[in-house]
Amino acid sequence: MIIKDKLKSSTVNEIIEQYPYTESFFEDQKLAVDDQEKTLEEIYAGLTVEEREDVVFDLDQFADSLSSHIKNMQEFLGENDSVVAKLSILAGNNKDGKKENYDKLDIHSGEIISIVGPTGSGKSRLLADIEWTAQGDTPTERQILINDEVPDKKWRFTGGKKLVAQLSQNMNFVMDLSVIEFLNLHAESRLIDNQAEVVERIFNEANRLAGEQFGREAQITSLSGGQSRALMIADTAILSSSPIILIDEIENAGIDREKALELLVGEEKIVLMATHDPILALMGDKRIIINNGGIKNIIDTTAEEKELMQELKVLDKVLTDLRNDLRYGKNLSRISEELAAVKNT
Ligand SMILES: Nc1ncnc2c1ncn2[C@@H]1O[C@H](COP(=O)(O)OP(=O)(O)OP(=O)(O)O)[C@@H](O)[C@H]1O
Repeated sequence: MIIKDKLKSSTVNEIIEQYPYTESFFEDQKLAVDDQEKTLEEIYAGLTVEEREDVVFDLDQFADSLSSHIKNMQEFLGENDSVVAKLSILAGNNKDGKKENYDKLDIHSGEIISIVGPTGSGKSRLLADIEWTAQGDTPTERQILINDEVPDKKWRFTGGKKLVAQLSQNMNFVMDLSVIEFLNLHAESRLIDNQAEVVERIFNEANRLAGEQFGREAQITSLSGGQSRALMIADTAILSSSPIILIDEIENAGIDREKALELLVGEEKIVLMATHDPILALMGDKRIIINNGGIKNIIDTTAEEKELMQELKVLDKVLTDLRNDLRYGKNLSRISEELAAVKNT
């Protein structure tokens, strides 16, 4: 909360120090500030009638527009948000109009939740309900709460800051920019302090995720599908201020899925992903089972399943190696030999 009276009794230096973006506000307002050590009240008291005519006449109004400027900037920068510690999904109805098989699901920051179910069962619909912060106004009639409260409607509309960032299979760049130009442009729009450092980190992380490396000067339109997704995931994890990430099927994305998830949850975000892939599903702390448009069950990933995941990773590596051998024109050997080779490495 920005208290207007506090602004009035603060010196210009104090205000700029706390809210650096107000410097341009003072310039735009043509407020004659000869001494930045004076408070706004003192400055206003010293203005002649002519000088007052050049700026907002009344100190109260000036403090009002200064505080709304600060509020807008904080929102834009994602500074003003109460942290999303908890996202709750309250039960709605399945496709037959029957109540779902649970009452309330609480998801906490840093948790990964996978969503599984047959084709057409309603996985994407659930992600869409969260993105829309549904309040009984979608086909499922589910309700979404943030920190146990009905979220502000502003979350529904794209602004500088969104509640939810979406990552999907189809991500294409349309701008003609190099990787570094694109990252700098995005970082500039977020007005972060340590831009060069952040851009470098995103670039490095994206390359860690991508199957094939790409350079700083590569044109983003020329990146492969996997490289674009790697770039978008690293960019979303590090630069996006959205506390919730929704992922719709990244299985065939040609990226290191495990590293991608680690990067996303490392930033204390809530991650929900719809998937048909057992490795991805077991990476979740819980999985939501969807059937016929409704949540049928919510299962905690067991210790045994986490162990099984290690075996699945071996299988996955075998398949990846086979794919690569195929691509590079090699003859494929028996899988049992492949499996043994991986196990021995
Ligand atoms: N509870 C519901 N009530 C009414 N319609 C629903 C409900 N849940 C889902 N639907 C609708 O069913 C259709 C299929 O759902 P959706 O696309 O979410 O499935 P999916 O599980 O993501 O499928 P896929 O695995 O093929 O991507 C959509 O049109 C969706 O709006």
